[in-house]
Amino acid sequence: MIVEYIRYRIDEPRRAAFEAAYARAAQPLARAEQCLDYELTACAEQPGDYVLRIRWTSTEDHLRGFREGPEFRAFFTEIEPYVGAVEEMRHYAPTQVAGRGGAHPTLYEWAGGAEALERLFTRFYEHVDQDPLLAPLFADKHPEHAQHVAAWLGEVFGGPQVYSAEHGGHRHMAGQHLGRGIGEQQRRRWVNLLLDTADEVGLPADPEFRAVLAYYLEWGTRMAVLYAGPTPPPLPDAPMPRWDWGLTPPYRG
Ligand code: HEM
Repeated sequence: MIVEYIRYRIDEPRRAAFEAAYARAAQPLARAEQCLDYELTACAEQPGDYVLRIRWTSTEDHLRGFREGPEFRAFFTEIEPYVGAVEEMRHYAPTQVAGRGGAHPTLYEWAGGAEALERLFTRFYEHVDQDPLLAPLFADKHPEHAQHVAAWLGEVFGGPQVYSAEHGGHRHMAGQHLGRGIGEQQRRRWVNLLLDTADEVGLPADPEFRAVLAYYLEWGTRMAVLYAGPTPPPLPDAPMPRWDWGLTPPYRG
């Protein structure tokens, strides 16, 4: 994902037409598969300064996919009269620093931090070792596998960047699943067992946290199956995934 910022300075007489043109241009933008979302904001302190933020799937997708694709003509026709008023038009990569505001704790903090996640995965892999469907897959696992997976989830849930600093990050993790031939039954057992273990070790059971945990586990295990399968996707060069509260901010009683 990449964020494009376009800054405009628009003279007073043209502002209403500019905003109307963008309202029309937003329609082809919304239809473009490369566009994740967009927002046009007007400066409160300096009337006439505008910032358009567009999240694209990638810079390449924007510059080739969108600009050479079917929606570009209708988009550009609307905004072309304002090209001369552009003051900046550049792409910015996301960093690990991102929040939702509202003083929300991270999922990592809410879960109970490193200690709670290590407790979860230590107990989980004890169960895995006894499970006829899963044990063979993990027979030769690294002696600190549970701690590594706890570090992974901690970072994904907004905790310290231990997995990317010490264990090889996203690419290494995905690569660990290559060629393992994980089946759907094994995937489902992995999820069920982890959720049961979350109950057993007393991870927070509130609906908001558990909804995000289940959302992440569905995504993560299905990705593991894809990497483990006969035609895995390319290993990601992307930063670690980052999960957040999404549509269900923490329950405040
Ligand atoms: C959300 C889902 C998953 C997460 C977060 C996850 C996480 C990880 C991580 C972080 C590693 C690398 C550990 C290291 O750096 O040493 C790993 C390896 C591995 N994973 Fe997963 N995994 C997931 C799903 C699955 C599933 C569904 C299976 C099989 C049913 C599986 C089987 C394995 C195996 C066999 C390894 C190699 C273990 C070793 O040799 O040490 N994973 N996983």
